Amino acid sequence: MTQPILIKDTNVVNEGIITNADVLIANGRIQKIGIALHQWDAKVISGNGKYLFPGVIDGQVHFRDPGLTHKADLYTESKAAIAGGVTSFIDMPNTKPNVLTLKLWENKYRMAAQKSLANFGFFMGVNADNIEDILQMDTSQFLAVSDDGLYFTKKGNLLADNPQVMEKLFAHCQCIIAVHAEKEALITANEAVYKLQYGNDIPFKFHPQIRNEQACIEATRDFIALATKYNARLHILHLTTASEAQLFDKTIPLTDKNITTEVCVQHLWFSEKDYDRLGAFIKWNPSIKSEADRKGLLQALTDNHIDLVTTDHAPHTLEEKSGNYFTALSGAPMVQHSLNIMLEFFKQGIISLEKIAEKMCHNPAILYQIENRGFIREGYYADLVLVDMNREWMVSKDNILYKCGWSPLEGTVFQTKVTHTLVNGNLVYEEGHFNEDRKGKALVKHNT
Ligand SMILES: NC(=O)N[C@@H](CC(=O)O)C(=O)O
Repeated sequence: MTQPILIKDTNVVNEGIITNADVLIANGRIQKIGIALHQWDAKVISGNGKYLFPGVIDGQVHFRDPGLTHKADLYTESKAAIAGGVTSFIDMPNTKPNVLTLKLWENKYRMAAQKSLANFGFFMGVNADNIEDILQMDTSQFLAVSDDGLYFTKKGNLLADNPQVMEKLFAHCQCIIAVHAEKEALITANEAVYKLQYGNDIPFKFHPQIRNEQACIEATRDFIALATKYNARLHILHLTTASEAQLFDKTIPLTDKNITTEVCVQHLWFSEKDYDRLGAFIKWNPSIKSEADRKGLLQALTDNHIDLVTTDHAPHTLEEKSGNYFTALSGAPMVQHSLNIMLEFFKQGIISLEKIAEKMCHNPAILYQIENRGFIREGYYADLVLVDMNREWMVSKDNILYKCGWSPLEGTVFQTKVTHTLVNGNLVYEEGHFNEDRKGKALVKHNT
C-alpha cells in the first residue's frame, strides 16, 4: 500500500472548465475531487496558485528501444517525458528491428514494463513487407498501426507511395491507421533540382522547398479519399501546412470522427526563419514550413480542425545531426518541453488552458480509446501534472534529460514549470527529483 496523496487547493483544468478543488489520490486512482478534503495519513501537496492538468498523453514518440539505444531508450526518454508532464506515450515502430511482427510488438511491451517510468503503448508497424501478415491478424488488438519512420530503413516503402498496399490495408484494417503523409517521389524530384545547384551541401533552409507543401497535401488528400472510400479509421500524423488542416472537419465531435489529425509542438513553435540559426537541429520530416503555416496550424488547432498535439519526439546524437543535408538525420527531441511550449502559447493569449488539456490529455485518450486516463475524474488513474504558471527557467544542457543530451530549444526561457508529476497515483517527479520505484503500465484499449 502506498501512502495516499492529497493535493490541496489547486486549480483543476479539466473538461472545459477550471475549478478550485482538492484532489485525493489512493491506490493508484483519483478517489475524490472536492472542497476541504481531509485524509489523516495522506502526503499533502499544496497546489495553491498552481494548475493541475491530467497527465499529458503523447500520441507519437520515437524512444528508439530496442536497437537504437545509443541515442535514447525507454528509461531515459520516459524520465524526460515525466519531467515535462507527459505521463503516457505511444511509441513508433521504426526501432531496430522494425516492429513488423506480433512477436516484436509484444516484446516492446515486455521491455517497457521493465524500463519505462511512464505508461506506454506501441504502434504496430505496417508497410509493403508485412501487409499480408497484418491482415491475417486481429488488428482490433492494436491501438493503431503505423508506417511512420519505416521508410528510413527501406526507401520508397511509405504507404503513401504504395497504392496497392494502401488499398488492402484501408479495406480490412480494424483499428486506426496512423500515417506519415508525404509523397516520396515528389521529394526525390525536388532533391535532384537542389542537388544540381548545391551538390550535397544544400542549405537546410531549403528543406521546406524539398519536403514541400505539395508533397504533404497530395499524400494527405489521397489518404483521405481512400479512408472515405472504405470508411476506414484514418489518423494523419504530424500535419505541417495550414492548407492540409482545412481538409479536416472541425464540426464533428471527436468521438464520431473517422478521419483525424494532429500537429507537433515544433511545427507550432518553429518556422522557416529559424533554419539559418538552427540548421539541421530543426530538420524534421515532414519539414518545418513557413510562418504562415505555423500561424495557420495554431489557428486550426484552436478551431478544432486539428485534434491532438504530439511531439514526434525523435532524438538523434549530435554526431548524427552533423553533416550535410543528406547525411544529417531528420528529427529532434521534444517530449520534455511540449507542455511548456503550449503553456507559452497560453501566456501569449493564443490558446486557453482548457484547450491545451483537451488537445494534449483528453483527446489522445478519446482518439486511441485509452481506458480510464486522460481526464481528472474520480475512479480514473491518477496521472496528474501540477504546474507553477509563474516560474521562469531556461532550457540548457544541465536540465535536458534526453539521452542524446541536446535540444533545439537550448537557450529558450519558459515562464512555466512542472513541479510534480504523478503516474498511476505515484509521485514520480517532485521539484527536480525522481522516485523510480514504480514503473509505468501498458495503456489498455477500451471496447466501445
Ligand atoms: N520525424 C522525423 O524527422 N524523424 C523520425 C521518423 C519520422 O517520423 O519520419 C525519426 O524516427 O527520426
